[in-house]
Amino acid sequence: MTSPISCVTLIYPQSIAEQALILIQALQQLIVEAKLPLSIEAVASEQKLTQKIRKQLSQQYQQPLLVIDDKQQLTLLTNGVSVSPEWNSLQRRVVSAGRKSELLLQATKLTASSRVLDATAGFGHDSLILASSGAQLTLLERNPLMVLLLKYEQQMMAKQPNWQKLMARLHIVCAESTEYMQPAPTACDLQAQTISHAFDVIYLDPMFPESSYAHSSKGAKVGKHMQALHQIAEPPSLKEEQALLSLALSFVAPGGRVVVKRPIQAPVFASQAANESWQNDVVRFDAYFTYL
Ligand SMILES: C[S@@+](CC[C@H](N)C(=O)[O-])C[C@H]1O[C@@H](n2cnc3c(N)ncnc32)[C@H](O)[C@@H]1O
Repeated sequence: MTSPISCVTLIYPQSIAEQALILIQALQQLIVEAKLPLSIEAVASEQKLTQKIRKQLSQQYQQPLLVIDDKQQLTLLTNGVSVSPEWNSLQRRVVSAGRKSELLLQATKLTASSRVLDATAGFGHDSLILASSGAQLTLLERNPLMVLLLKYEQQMMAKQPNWQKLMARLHIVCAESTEYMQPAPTACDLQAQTISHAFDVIYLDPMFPESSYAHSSKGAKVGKHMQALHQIAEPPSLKEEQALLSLALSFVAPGGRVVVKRPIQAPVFASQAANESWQNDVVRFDAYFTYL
């Protein structure tokens, strides 16, 4: 099924009009290559895009906007909150990531030969930690605006030599993961068969209820990203959780695992008890094992 094309307004400061034009062309190219159901309407702003002006724009448009600034940063502006993936800010964590420091790597037990499906990519932060292991990552994200942000970030980061190898291991796909993980319709569907069971680990980090973030001790940054996501993505219902988990368990390679991120106090995902859990004082990673 093809999704209807939505038009997104992209604001740029008039002072960088020439540069912005080149960036907008690059974005349009990404939209075509990734077949995103998006079109861009570019609008020049006479004013400097300060936080105050961004808040005003957000109120004026009443829908998510994209903003390009003079440092070529692409930002999602939603309900007055301005965010971008900012993968550079994760550099220290990515470089030193290991099973000692990252609960997510303890729960996923990745090696450099692992193939991972991050079925709820968001800003791709967890994907970067997962990819730090050397594993190949497929990132699924159903919101085309988020996919555009991810693809743009990947393109910009790949210009930095120390990030190139990791960027090459990330494959970003715009898809609803419950559709992507559907079993092969017929035994003869060779293409579907190659995708199914192609992943050793499937990672799920669906939205938590907004109240779970209010007292996060991880600081304002985590809060800001998730706050922005809450304007454009909904936490799943119990039925949706059950569909996601059961599809993931049948889609992962036999002997593989499905790992779900939960707020520490949250009940188990899809009302299904996990085989093993890893937790700190903020989050819990619940792992569901499959057997050979
Ligand atoms: C909590 S965020 C993930 C954050 C991510 N782990 C990170 O580190 O940035 C959840 C994201 O998953 C996406 N999502 C939720 N359900 C999905 C589904 N069924 N298929 C594809 N994407 C989904 C949402 O659009 C949202 O961007």
